[in-house]
Amino acid sequence: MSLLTELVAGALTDAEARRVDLPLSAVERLAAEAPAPLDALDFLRPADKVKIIAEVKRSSPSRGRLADIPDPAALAASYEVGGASAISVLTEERRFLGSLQDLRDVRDAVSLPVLRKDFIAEPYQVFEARAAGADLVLLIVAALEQKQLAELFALVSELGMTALVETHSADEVERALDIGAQLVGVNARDLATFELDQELFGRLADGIPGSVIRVAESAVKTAADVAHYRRAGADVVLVGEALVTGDPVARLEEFRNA
Ligand SMILES: O=P(O)(O)OC[C@@H](O)[C@@H](O)c1c[nH]c2ccccc12
Repeated sequence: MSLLTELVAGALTDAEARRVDLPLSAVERLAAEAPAPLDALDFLRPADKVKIIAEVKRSSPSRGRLADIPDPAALAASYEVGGASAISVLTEERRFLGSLQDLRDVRDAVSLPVLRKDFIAEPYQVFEARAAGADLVLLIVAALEQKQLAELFALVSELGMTALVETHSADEVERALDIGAQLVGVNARDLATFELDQELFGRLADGIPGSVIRVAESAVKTAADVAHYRRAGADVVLVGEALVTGDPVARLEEFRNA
């Protein structure tokens, strides 16, 4: 089984367990009752300076333990102070050590859009995201059949949220554009092999129309990496490790001025 398949299977098993206590009808009701989502596209629209999605990330299968993050709300608040345009919260429990509770805590602490970063493959997880206060949901093209991708994308949009549609090849970019994605990410990390390719964004960016917001994901360690992505056409960069392992406010300021 590939790592991505394993991550999706794990996320679905965990969602199934939560569903015992909170059935679909209940989570749908909570989603409907949650305060209205923010329009993330408004926050991420291209500007003079690069925009940053700052990630709350404790651990990853490729990098292992990065930071304890006892107080995700405090970290997210410092991201807002540092000038982030949105906050990404890893909610995957097994390999990234996140949770939906982290997302709720972050939601209450910031006035920025919040992304549920997880391995989403079922409507239940999308309703959960909305119920927890998410404004954005990650959809990974490589993890989904096209029909499933289109259906999840439609649900995310119907609930007033924005999908960040993650790609890793020209073919996947095509699939993202086919469903009408307005926010397309290119992940430098191959989720099947862990390999990083910082040049991938530049190779794929030309195939993404200017009306679509382009997000470079992963492999930002320094301001030079941000400048590299910026030159290659990134409107937004998504940064995790570099922010949880350093002074987040100082790093965000450096990155925003790259
Ligand atoms: O820590 P980094 O290299 O700055 O990467 C952040 C983010 O891009 C990465 O966490 C990520 C991108 N796509 C994902 C999908 C699932 C989990 C994690 C990810």
